[in-house]
Amino acid sequence: MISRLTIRRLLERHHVGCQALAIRSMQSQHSSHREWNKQQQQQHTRHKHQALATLAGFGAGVALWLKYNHQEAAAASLESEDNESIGKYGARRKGLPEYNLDDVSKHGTMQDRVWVSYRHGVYDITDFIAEHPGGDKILMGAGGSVEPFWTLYAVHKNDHVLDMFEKYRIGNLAADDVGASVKNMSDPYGNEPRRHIALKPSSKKPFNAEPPLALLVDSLITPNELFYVRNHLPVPEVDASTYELEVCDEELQKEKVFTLKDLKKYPKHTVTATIMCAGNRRSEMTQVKPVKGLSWGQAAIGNATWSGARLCDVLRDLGITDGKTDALHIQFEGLDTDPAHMPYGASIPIEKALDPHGDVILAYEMNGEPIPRDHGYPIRVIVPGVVGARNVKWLGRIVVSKDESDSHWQQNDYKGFAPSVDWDTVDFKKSPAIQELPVISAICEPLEGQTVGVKNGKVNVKGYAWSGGGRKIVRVDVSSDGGKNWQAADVLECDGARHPQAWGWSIWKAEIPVPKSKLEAQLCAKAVDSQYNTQPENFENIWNLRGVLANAYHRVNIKLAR
Ligand code: HEM
Repeated sequence: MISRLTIRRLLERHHVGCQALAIRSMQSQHSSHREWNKQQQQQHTRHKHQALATLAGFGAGVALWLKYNHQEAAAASLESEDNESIGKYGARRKGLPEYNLDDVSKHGTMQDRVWVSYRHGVYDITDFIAEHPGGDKILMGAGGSVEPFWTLYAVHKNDHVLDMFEKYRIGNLAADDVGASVKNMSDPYGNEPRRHIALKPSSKKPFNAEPPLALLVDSLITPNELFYVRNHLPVPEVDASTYELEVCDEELQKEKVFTLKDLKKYPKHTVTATIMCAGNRRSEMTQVKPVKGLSWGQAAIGNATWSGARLCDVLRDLGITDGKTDALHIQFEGLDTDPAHMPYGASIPIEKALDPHGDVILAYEMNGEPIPRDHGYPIRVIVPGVVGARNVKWLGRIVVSKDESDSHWQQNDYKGFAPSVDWDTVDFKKSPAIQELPVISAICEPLEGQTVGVKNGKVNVKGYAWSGGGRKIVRVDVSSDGGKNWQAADVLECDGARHPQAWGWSIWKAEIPVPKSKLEAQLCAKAVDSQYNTQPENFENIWNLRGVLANAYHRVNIKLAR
């Protein structure tokens, strides 16, 4: 039994020529670029006023607000710098043969060798396809222009990607065909939500950003506006009054569609849970050797209260309970889709979903408010203790299945590898998808390079610590001499935190003696969870090509003002 909804989605996905259709529909959905820019400017002005109120509400002062106000300008100039620098790529090059789009279209398969065009350039990317960090998605552009796709996956508009791409250059595109594929195409990111100016973007399209570290540990609960944002695609605009969540069991051939009102009829369950990106602290791992991925600092993590219906209650109503199903996985699909209508997707083991103590919820509230658009309005599945990537936002479909999600983000991303594995030798099938995250901590105050006042021979240090799988933080050790001597910090935990349901992080503080007569010190932090797991000493031994699971001791070098 397959519903109208499933049939519609399947048809959409496999419809011949769906890429062109999707792009055309994106074009018609959004207002012109100029209008969009104007709206953004107005939003920013309104936002400045809101920022003041929000920061004040969380105990940070006007001075701090002013400090972060400058980041808006910095971020804007970062974007224009990006644009200027990428202008040099795909330019016409003397001495290369000329091809038109018809010639390119004859190279849409591996057998014919795969060609693509970008601005004035034609490229043969056959030998790069197996190495592509974005997996098979690269084939969507085979035999045509990559530009409409890169408007969506703007991670490509970066020097490190374009430098590499230019190496596959084989020709110039005929002048008449240049820009044809993006003519009249408006920005698929033209309808993004407003964002707090304090968020520091590591990519703007899709929007990915983290709050300033010093604000992160102001309170145990991270304010919605300052919660890090990790998007893979444009934020969908979902109308709560017509929203439908489809839940189906592949094996039992059962399915049911829930409206938001239906989900709100279930007992409201509230959990305080930390969500962290698998790439949190990647920028530190990158210092050992470059990795491919967004350069996150230490704040791609946040802690909130989430309320909604328990997934196990919803599944029970479909007759799916422990022992009554052969299914092994629960797959989640978002309403955010790529040009081929493929949604963002992920899955979790069924045991976690059916466990009433696993606290997996179909959340409609974040910190007592409807979930903001950037965080999954109207429904986000919250899978406490599990990597952020499986906490799928804008949830559109749940599938009870014998198989894991076949999504790119489950199969070819968010996996760990040995330090020896590189892009020539990587086999994504050999590593399991990351679920529960390992123990981690970070120093949020003082910041790297900061000059810190020494009082009675001591400095104040503050940070967060968290472990996946509901493992409680039992201790945080802090050092001021690079890890030779340690002192236990005072740890403040979330209410009711107890193993194995300690889903929320802990904030810790320490007043630690610094070496006498020195003008510099290296602070270190490491946490210990309730299973006595602790953090590795350095990044060299845990380096991996995707830069995930970056949980080595956090080290911060400071100057001492005596
Ligand atoms: C239709 C064409 C293409 C599509 C749809 C596509 C899609 C993607 C996706 C989905 C990702 C993962 C982004 C994430 O982690 O969220 C990615 C990453 C990447 N792609 Fe592509 N890609 C295309 C063409 C190419 C080409 C032609 C090249 C270069 C020759 C390339 C190089 C890369 C690189 C280097 C990354 C990693 C970037 C980073 O994380 O810093 N892609 N791509």
